[in-house]
This record gives sequence, C-alpha cells and structure tokens, in this order.
Amino acid sequence: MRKLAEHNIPLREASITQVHSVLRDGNPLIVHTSMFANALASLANPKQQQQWVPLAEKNRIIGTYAQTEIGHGTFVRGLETTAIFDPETKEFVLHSPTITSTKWWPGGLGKTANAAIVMAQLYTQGKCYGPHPFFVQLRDFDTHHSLPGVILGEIGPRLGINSQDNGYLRFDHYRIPRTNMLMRHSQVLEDGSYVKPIHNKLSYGTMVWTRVAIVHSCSKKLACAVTIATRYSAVRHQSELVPGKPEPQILEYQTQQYKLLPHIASVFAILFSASSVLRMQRNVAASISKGNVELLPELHILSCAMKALSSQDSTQGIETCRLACGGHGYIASSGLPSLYTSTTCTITYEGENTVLLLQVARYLIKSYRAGLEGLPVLPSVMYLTAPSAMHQSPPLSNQALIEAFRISSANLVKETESRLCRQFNLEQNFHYAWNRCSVALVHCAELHSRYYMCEKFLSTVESIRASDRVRSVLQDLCRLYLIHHITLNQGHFLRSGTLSGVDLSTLEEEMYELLAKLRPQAVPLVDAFDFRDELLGSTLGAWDGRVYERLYEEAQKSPLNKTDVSKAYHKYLQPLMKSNL
Ligand SMILES: CCCCCCCC/C=C\CCCCCCCCCCCCCC(=O)SCCNC(=O)CCNC(=O)[C@H](O)C(C)(C)COP(=O)(O)OP(=O)(O)OC[C@H]1O[C@@H](n2cnc3c(N)ncnc32)[C@H](O)[C@@H]1OP(=O)(O)O
Ligand SMILES: Cc1cc2nc3c(=O)[nH]c(=O)nc-3n(C[C@H](O)[C@H](O)[C@H](O)COP(=O)(O)OP(=O)(O)OC[C@H]3O[C@@H](n4cnc5c(N)ncnc54)[C@H](O)[C@@H]3O)c2cc1C
Repeated sequence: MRKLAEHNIPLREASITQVHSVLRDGNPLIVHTSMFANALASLANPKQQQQWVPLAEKNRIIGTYAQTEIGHGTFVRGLETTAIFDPETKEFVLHSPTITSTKWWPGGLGKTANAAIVMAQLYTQGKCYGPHPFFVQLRDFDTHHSLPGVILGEIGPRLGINSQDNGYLRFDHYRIPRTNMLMRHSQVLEDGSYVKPIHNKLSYGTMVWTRVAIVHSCSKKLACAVTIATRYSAVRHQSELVPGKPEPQILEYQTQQYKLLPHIASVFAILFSASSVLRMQRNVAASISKGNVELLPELHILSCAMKALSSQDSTQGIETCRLACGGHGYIASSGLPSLYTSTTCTITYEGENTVLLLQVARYLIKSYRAGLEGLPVLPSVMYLTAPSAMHQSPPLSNQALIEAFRISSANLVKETESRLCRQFNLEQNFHYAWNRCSVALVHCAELHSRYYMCEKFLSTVESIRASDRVRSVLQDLCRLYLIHHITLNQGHFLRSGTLSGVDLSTLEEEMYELLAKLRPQAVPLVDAFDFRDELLGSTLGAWDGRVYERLYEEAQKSPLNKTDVSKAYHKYLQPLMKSNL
C-alpha cells in the first residue's frame, strides 16, 4: 500500500500492478483493491463516489464483494438475502432469512473487511426487482468490532490461498440508509418508487470487469510457472539421451519440449486476447457513460469466453509445469504448488467455467439463428453464417489454419443447432432440449473461444514492427500454438472437412520440427517475462540457476531441523518403540 501511495496509483488500478503477488498464498486485500474499488467506480453515482472513494483510497474503509451465498453462487437471480425498503424511515432492511442465504466465500470478509458491496434482492412497494448492489458497513471503523445485526466469520481452510480470509456473513434485520443502494444505474426514490436502469444487467458490471482482469492474471501466473519449469529444465541433467554420453539437460528431451513450449506460447495467446478484451471493455465503459449499451452483450460473452479458456489453460499449464519438474515440482519451495492452488480457483470463481461457456453457447446459437434469418449479428459471430473462405489462402498457411478453425467452429454450431431442433421436437420443451445438448454446446463455446484466441495471437504477432528477430521467434511460437491446438482437436477438423488425415500428419511433423527449432529460444523467452526472483519465489526458477544450493538452504529453514531429535520422538515414537505393539 505504501508503494501504491508512493507511485500515486489509485486504488482501482492497484490490481493491475504486482501488488497482489507480494503475499504468495493469497492477499486478503485483493477483493478490496479489485472488485470493491471497481464496484464503487462503476456502480456508485458521483455523490456516493465522493463519499466513499476517498475513504477507500486511504484504507479507512476496507471492502469486499459479498454476492455468493451457501445456497447459490452461479444462479445470481436465486440469491435469498433481502433488502426491503422501509418508506417510513427511508432505510433498507437487510436480512438473511434462511441458512442458505448466508453470504459465503467473499475474500477478506472473515476478518479483514469492515464494509462490503452486498448483492441482495431489492423489494420496494411490495415488488421484487431482483439482485441489486448495496454499500454496507459491517464493522466499527475504529474498534473493528462487527456491528449489531451483522454476524461475521471465516469459512475455514481451503485448497489454497489460505492467507486470505474468505468469510461468511448474515444479517438480522440490519438497517442501512436508502442512499446506500449503489444508484448509478437504478434508483429507489424517497417515496419508494423504482427507477430502472438502461440495461438490466448493468448491476453485474463488476463481475464482467473482474473476468477481464482474471484473463490478465492467468497469463501472469502461467508465465511464472513456465519460467520456473523452463529454467529448471535447463539446469537439471538426467539419464542418457545417447548411451554412454554425459547426462543432457532435460530440456533436450523432445517430450520435455512438448510439455513446456506450447504453454510458453499459451502465455502470449492469453495475454494478447486479454489486451483485446480490455480494449473492448474500455470502449464499452465509455459508451455506457454516454447511455449506449449496444455492445454490452458482446463484451459479456467475450469476457465469459476468455475467462473460461484462460483459467482452464493456465491451470492445466501450471500442473504440467509442476509435473515437468519431477519430484522437486512437488516441494512447496518450488513455488509451483501455490501457483496451482491460487490459479485453479479461477476456474470456479467469478462464474464457474461450464456455466460461462453455456452463456457463450447461448449467444452462438442465437446469433446463428439470427444470421440464417438475415437479421443483423455482431461482428465476432458473423462468420457463423458467412460463406467459407478456405480456398483463399495457401494450404496449411497460418491464415488457412485460422480459417479451418473458423469453419470448424461454424460447422459445430450448425450441427449442434440441428441437434437442438431434433431434441426440441422430441421433448417439446426448449429448456429440456437445451440440457440434453449441453455437452455439445460447451464444445461449441470452447472451439469458438479457441478460434478467437488463435486469431488474436496471430494478428498481434503479425503486427509486430519493432524487431524482425522478435517477430520471427513469436511467429514460430504462434505456429506451434495453432498446430498444437489443431492436433488436440483433430476430430472437429476432420468432421468439418477443413483438414484431411494427410494434412494432420503433415502438421504433426511440422510441430516436432518446431519443438527442436524453438528449443534454443525457450530460456530467452521466459527470461524476457522479466520476473524478479522475489516475485517468482522459487528454489527451482531463480535467475542464477543455483537450484540445488537453494533447495538445500531452504530445507535448513524447516522448523523440524531446529533440533536433531524432535519432540515427537519423546512424545510418541519412544513410547511406541517401547510398547511392543
Ligand atoms: C480490467 C482491468 C484489467 C487490467 C489488467 C492489467 C494487468 C493485470 C495483471 C494482473 C491482474 C490481477 C487482477 C486480479 C484479479 C482479480 C481477482 C479478484 C478475486 C476475485 C474473487 C472472486 C470473486 C467472485 O467470485 S464474486 C461472485 C461471482 N459470481 C458469479 O460470477 C456468478 C455467475 N453467474 C452469473 O453471472 C449469472 O447468474 C449468469 C450470467 C450465469 C446468468 O445470469 P441470469 O440468470 O441473470 O441471466 P440469464 O441466463 O437469464 O440471461 C439473461 C440475459 O442476460 C445476459 N447477461 C447475463 N449476464 C450478463 C452481463 N453480465 N452483462 C450483459 N448481459 C448479461 C445473458 O447473456 C442473457 O442474454 P440473452 O440476450 O440471451 O437473453
Ligand atoms: C477461492 C474463491 C473465492 C471466492 N471469492 C468470492 C468473493 O469474493 N465474493 C463472492 O461473492 N463469491 C466468491 N466466491 C464464490 C464463487 O463466485 C462461486 O463459488 C462460483 O460463482 C460458483 O458458484 P457455486 O459455488 O454456487 O457453484 P455451483 O453453481 O453450485 O456449481 C457446481 C456444479 O454445478 C454446475 N452447474 C451450476 N449451474 C449450472 C447450469 N446452469 N448448467 C450446467 N451446470 C451447472 C457447475 O458447472 C458445477 O459443475 C469465491 C469462490 C472461491 C472458490
């Protein structure tokens, strides 16, 4: 926080810095600096911002984002916490009517936060208007005691991020002023009348913003993991590649290159896609402030797609990096276990991935149907009904591979839409039919998202002008990424007829050549991510390569090594040894 102040970085921009990485196993202030700050910036009106933002900037108020309940995380419309407007006192009464309405999970809620943006069902004049955001003080700003009517606690140890205090929260008819409802987009007036927003999902804006931020953070986490595993693979020598010859660096093994290089490529693919979504988000935010919400659905879908794909790719990539370090990847001091546990949660939070992919699929099906009827569709999905352009590019060129992705994705959407129609004819109910097709629908969303990511990777690399040499290395890396994902999804390309069995064999050959060609670039590529050793926090991945010395030094810090004979010997082992059991 002192660093942020020194560099004049406002709170709402803190999450784009490395400040959250200082605490390795979770930062109890992350939701304060990200979601809470963003909710104030985008959901509060100017008067409310004047009131709370300076206090939050000075950390007088430490906030969190309390939406999820024990009973409902995904289904936001199913939240049970109520905020009932009392016109007599001009207050909202917050209440948790059931055990399932207990707020559960918010980061920092247990012990750190003294305030929260609470999502609750808004009732006024006897009518429910759905989930709305409220600014709620939870603890005394001086003593930090929880306020009467507020029940707070921490939810217990988790798979990871255990230095963050994820919490629970219940309200017992807790009153807040009317003006604590975040009123930038919708309002409740003094007489209790409701003023609706220009788009009814604007109150979900903080989730959209966070999904975009998560895409960036996934590329950073994966970059850390590939840095550790690649440097280690250059230091580690094991086995014989040629009998009788010296043990090679494990990075010489093709299988090791196959484990690492596609994930190095993935860092760039995620980063370039994140930048593209971020640009779109800034445009949409500017349009919304002028009253135009036309592009909001596109941003929602793109942020769902990229959050889902990047969290899945980075989690799998980090686990592959951990396994690529053999036994030493399992030790905490490698840094890889905590990278894994602090990344796998991105698959679940801010919208569970399957659920987000189904949102994408819904958009694809709707757009496909609209396109067939000649209705206008947004640019990113026009391809679903646009004529094939496969023949225009040289066979197996990068452009041809992107076209193969596009046509295969369109083909899968077309097939799945037909299946949906058939299922609808059987079931006579759209929702049952949808559920019976949902595995295929998720595949549609994944292929569309991969197509987007591949396209962004290629177009960004092609636009590099600063250095021919850098562009050339990144072109190889991008080519590897395209081929790698084609080989992982061969079935879709064969089904759509965009690539033949012979094409796939040719591409596979080229992939093996690329692994060898890129091998000398592996260490320079990860060095270029330019992580300080302190930030990597890894015995295996430090810049100087002193892996074995660091592992040994770190072991000396184990509390069990403070004495030669541990207390447990006297307490348990010795009695056991003497007991003749
Ligand atoms: C951004 C700046 C980044 C800068 C980066 C620079 C570098 C960064 C480097 C490092 C960055 C570090 C950053 C740190 C990251 C921050 C980490 C913070 C920690 C976060 C902790 C986690 C917090 C949480 O988990 S909070 C809780 C989150 N909860 C959820 O996400 C719930 C998921 N569920 C939902 O969102 C919804 O229920 C739903 C979408 C699944 C369904 O909603 P619904 O039922 O209301 O809708 P319908 O299905 O009926 O659909 C109706 C209609 O509405 C459309 N829709 C839905 N949502 C939206 C939306 N948000 N916007 C627009 N439209 C929406 C939907 O598509 C339907 O449209 P139709 O046209 O089809 O009718
Ligand atoms: C580390 C961590 C930090 C968190 N921080 C916060 C926070 O700060 N603030 C906050 O409010 N929340 C927070 N959360 C909660 C998080 O947002 C939810 O856990 C998440 O949205 C998933 O919801 P859920 O737990 O209800 O899962 P569920 O929805 O119950 O998911 C369980 C399974 O059901 C499936 N499923 C659910 N609905 C559907 C559907 N419609 N179609 C098909 N399948 C479906 C899912 O795919 C999944 O396989 C956090 C969670 C974690 C793990």
